[in-house]
Amino acid sequence: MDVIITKENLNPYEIVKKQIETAAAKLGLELHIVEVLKRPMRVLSVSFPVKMDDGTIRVFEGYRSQHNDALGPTKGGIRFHPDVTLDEVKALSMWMSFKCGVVGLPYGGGKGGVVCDPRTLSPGELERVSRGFIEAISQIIGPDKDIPAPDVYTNPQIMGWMMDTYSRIKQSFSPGVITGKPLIIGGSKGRNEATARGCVITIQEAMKKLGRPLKDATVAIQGFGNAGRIASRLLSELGCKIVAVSDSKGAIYDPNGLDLGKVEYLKDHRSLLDYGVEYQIDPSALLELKVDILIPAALENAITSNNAGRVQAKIIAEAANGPISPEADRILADKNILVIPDILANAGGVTVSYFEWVQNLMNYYWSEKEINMKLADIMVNSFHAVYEAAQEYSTDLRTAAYIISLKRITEAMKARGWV
Ligand SMILES: NC(=O)C1=CN([C@@H]2O[C@H](COP(=O)(O)OP(=O)(O)OC[C@H]3O[C@@H](n4cnc5c(N)ncnc54)[C@H](O)[C@@H]3O)[C@@H](O)[C@H]2O)C=CC1
Ligand SMILES: O=C(O)CCC(=O)C(=O)O
Repeated sequence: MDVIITKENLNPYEIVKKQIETAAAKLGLELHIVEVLKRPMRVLSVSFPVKMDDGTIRVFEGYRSQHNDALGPTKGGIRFHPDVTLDEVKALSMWMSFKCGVVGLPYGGGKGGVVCDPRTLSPGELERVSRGFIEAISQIIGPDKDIPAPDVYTNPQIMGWMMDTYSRIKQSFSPGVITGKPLIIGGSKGRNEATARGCVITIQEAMKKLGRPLKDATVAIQGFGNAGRIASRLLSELGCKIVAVSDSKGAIYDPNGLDLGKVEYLKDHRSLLDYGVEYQIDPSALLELKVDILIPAALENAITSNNAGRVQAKIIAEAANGPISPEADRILADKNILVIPDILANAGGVTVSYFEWVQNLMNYYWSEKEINMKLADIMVNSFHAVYEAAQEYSTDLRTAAYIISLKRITEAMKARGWV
């Protein structure tokens, strides 16, 4: 079979600029405002030495990008991945701005990344990389400046080390500098599940709009980490049939529904692929399965012009950031596939991070029930606001979500006299 090479520019920074331009044109936004929003206001590139277990010193590189702080301090996760690039981190920080805008949080967007593969680091090395990075960016973060959080291959323990490092530098206990922490040091109940929970709420609302029942709906999920794994659990509790999941090692598929208990056990103790050789499929085939709901929950550019034509799902909920390219968006729209865009679908994570930060600032903590109710309220209202904006502007949900955000950020910039 011939391999078709995409001609699209899949650089995430170019993609987010295109998305901004598309929404700004629909909204009739002044060009100078678009120019301000097409670049991050501040980017810090760092390198720092880390002593490895064998006594050698390795130099790690990382970035922190702060896109726009008109609405409040910047906020967004830190990614540890070998493929991290400056352009990717810039794009991720911009998506964070529009995400916070669409769900109405008093934040701008930030994001960080360290070029490393945590799967090859010992626990001690991972801790030293985490502490080294936060020390390197400590001057530009803070509870009222820029508040990091977890992202790909980072977790609550890493957030704990980072909070501790920052608190030592400031010589003051500063839980509000970072979210996604372990509960015992100021983490929030519900944060671990929040990204998936928010995503599932948007899927529930979208299915209602399409008049389709969730019960027995078939689901394929790419990526079985914080977002994908918990989404599979929550959707299965709602009666959906999870037929396929994948991680960085491969994909498994059972048209009759996977045994999720077994899948989770294998993920924790062995490998998803041990589910059985007869269930293994090519990871790219997972995206093309005939399912009701497809959830890309891994990395950017999972669906591009190369494979969008073969996607058969009815709804795609972008738990990941940037999994669908602009060209793929057009192809999916032509096929009448409803895409719930990342800046809405995965906004549950930053929403509960906001709750965590508020609790840290108050030093008063809410119950999980309270958190989940507040989250549901924001996600349902935001979904409907985006859906209605899509109708008002005759556009897709992504552009509609950007329009809502662009309006908020622009209003804040004008109120502050910037533009
Ligand atoms: N953790 C959070 O709160 C939030 C995460 N996101 C986004 O969700 C996506 C996933 O993040 P997390 O679940 O937090 O990361 P994670 O580190 O918990 O899990 C990532 C998962 O993706 C898998 N993966 C990596 N490369 C893959 C590939 N090529 N094909 C299939 N699977 C692959 C890994 O094996 C792992 O199962 C990212 O795009 C992230 O930016 C978005 C909002 C919030
Ligand atoms: O929880 C947060 O502050 C941000 C999470 C994140 O990185 C994201 O939404 O992409």
